[in-house]
Amino acid sequence: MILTVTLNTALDITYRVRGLRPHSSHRVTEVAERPGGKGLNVARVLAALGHRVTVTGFTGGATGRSVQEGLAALRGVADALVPVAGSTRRTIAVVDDRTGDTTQLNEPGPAISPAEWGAFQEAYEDLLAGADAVALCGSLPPGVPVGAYAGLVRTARAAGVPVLLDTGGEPLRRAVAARPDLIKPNSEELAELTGAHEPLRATQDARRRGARSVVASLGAQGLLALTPEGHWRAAPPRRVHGNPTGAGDSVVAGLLSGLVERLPWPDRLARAVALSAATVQAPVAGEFDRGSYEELLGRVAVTAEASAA
Ligand SMILES: O=P(O)(O)OC[C@@]1(O)O[C@H](CO)[C@@H](O)[C@@H]1O
Repeated sequence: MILTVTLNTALDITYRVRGLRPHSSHRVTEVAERPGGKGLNVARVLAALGHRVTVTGFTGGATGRSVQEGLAALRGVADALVPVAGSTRRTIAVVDDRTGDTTQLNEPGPAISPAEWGAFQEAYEDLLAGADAVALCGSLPPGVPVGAYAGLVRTARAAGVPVLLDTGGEPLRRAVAARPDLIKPNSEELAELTGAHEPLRATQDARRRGARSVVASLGAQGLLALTPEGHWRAAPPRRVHGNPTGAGDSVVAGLLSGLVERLPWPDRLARAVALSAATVQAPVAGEFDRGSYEELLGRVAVTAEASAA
């Protein structure tokens, strides 16, 4: 079983509009609602690839019930969310049909009490006992300590479960020092963590800070991976257009599935790039266009990176 942790779960709402203009009102042409927050998107992609996944994090209120109803309808995803008094947040992606650009509005999430945080940590330790790998994904809701991910990384390592981390800012900085197996920052998160703006340098620096492997997502240029087994770049064969929300979560799903299937790194990276591009071509986060995934998979260019230290 693969465990994904989404402390700040969300009801993801995707609106499509014909031309988004600030200071004006819009007619929404299409609305989609899905269970969201990064780890839930990762779980949906993993389940579509045939993996057994358990999701944990917090759930509360009417939005939390909608998220759980959405999860119940999915094959291969077990719900181990921990109930809280507050309400699960909504995150809104507005897709402009004219330009293809997406604007994201993310609510902060419910306030988590110390007792709720304690209950989560107990549940997490129990779930790790049955996990082949764990992914810690997304922002922290108010009330959860900024060092939360550092603690969750240490617990996973103590349990001997490989841990992948996908977050940013201070929670990332603290957790990297706890030596996660893998982090997947984007360019901005990497620059914020290291102060370096050149991706190769920043990725090397992130490893020196404690991450065993770093896979940096560089948008349309694909991935840069520095690992103890080797260093690679992986790029899609062409630029894809669509809704990029959740593309990073599909990278995480590709890397995690490759890890538990013990694929060689170049195959993991090819899968992650193809899934990510196929997610951009799907209308909502956490889904991917299977036809384009299969078509892209064999055409991702994975090249060894000679200059990495
Ligand atoms: O606010 P966070 O936790 O950083 O990100 C939440 C979120 O924007 O990320 C996903 C895309 O990666 C969306 O589905 C989701 O709602």
